[in-house]
Amino acid sequence: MATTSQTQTVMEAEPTYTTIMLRAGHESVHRRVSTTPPRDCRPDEIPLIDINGIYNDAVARKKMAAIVKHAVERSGFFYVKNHGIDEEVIENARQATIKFFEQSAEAKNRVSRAKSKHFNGYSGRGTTQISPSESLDMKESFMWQYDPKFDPEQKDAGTVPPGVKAWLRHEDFIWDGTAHIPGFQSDIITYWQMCLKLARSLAKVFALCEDLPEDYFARLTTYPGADGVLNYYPAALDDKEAADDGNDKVGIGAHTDLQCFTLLWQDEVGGLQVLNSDDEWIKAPPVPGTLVVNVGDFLMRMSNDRFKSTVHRVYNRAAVDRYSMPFFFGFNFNETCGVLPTCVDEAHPAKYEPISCGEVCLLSLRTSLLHSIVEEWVSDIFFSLQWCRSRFQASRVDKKTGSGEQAAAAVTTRVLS
Ligand SMILES: O=C(O)CCC(=O)C(=O)O
Ligand SMILES: [Fe+2]
Repeated sequence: MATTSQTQTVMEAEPTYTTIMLRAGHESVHRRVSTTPPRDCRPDEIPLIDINGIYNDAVARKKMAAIVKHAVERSGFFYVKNHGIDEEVIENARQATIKFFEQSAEAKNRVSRAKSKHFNGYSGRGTTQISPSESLDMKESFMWQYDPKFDPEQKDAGTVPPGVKAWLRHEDFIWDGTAHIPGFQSDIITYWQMCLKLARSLAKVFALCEDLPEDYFARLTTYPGADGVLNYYPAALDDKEAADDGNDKVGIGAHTDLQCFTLLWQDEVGGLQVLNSDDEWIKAPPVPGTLVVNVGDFLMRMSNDRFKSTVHRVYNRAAVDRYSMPFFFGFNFNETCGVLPTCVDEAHPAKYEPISCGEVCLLSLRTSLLHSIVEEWVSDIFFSLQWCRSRFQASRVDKKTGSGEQAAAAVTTRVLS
């Protein structure tokens, strides 16, 4: 019997792209991005890795290194479970975070970042713009930096080497100005201490990923970059805003993290998006009991671009507030580091000159600060100039190396040709 074919020819729509701009050191780079709405990530894109045994089992660390290596050479992002940070510690820090942001603007501004010499403290909604081609960042944040007196590996204040001291960026006014919130400092610092302990153990795993002895980074993490941040992303204003995918109010715009790697606790609301190597935004939804780990620019440099520092951003489209607590881990700010010996050979010469984590952070933070101070029109001119310039640097625009590009451009003057 003759049948009519029920097969329908599905015409796949050609993906369309736009271009976004990313800050990288003291310049900006372009990145092609699909306009297709974000979809959930697949487990092969952002895997969930069990790190049980990371603190005390060298064999387990070796095994997890093989899996971590696979993830960081591809998306640069993975989830970890059995990470050893107690749920109670996380819950206490979350409650402390909510209490802080619930305060009046006046109370929060007592610890304003404007009073800091080093970017510590509170920054309000719309006071930063991490991506020049997206909106102001619609989040509020509270930030603090490594302080040896809180280090769980006890440090004697009298023995901090002068080279290290020159790079320490902690300030007590943020704790003095929050002392009225019961338990705030101790809950936040306890969480930070557990992140620091986990990060030092993960640094061993990253060394193994690079075919180095697991303690290779130990001397670089005695007084490390260990920035704690509390983020508050207010609920979408109304249904229209929540539903409108074209709305450009980003929680934190597209960026890469600066240091070696980031540990991120995010609540159950969702909103984190990661730019994959096909230039599509994929969602990294909350997974209970896990932290998200992602590689930063500095580790990418040291790995000669083997490990990917991947672009990400946050939109809170939900009708409820979102909170997150990232922890940014880097090497001692005074230590100048070159590309790792296991990441260079005749076919792959070092792409970068040695630099310290401290210098990289300073450059980038200064650039962001400049942009938060100057008016929007300056940003527009900057964007236009960069766009014109990009027409003459087609190779950079066309290159589809994904996240690598902006890290490669970071601190351009230092990049080897
Ligand atoms: O809030 C988040 O989920 C991510 C925040 C982030 O990417 C950052 O602070 O660098
Ligand atoms: Fe980030």
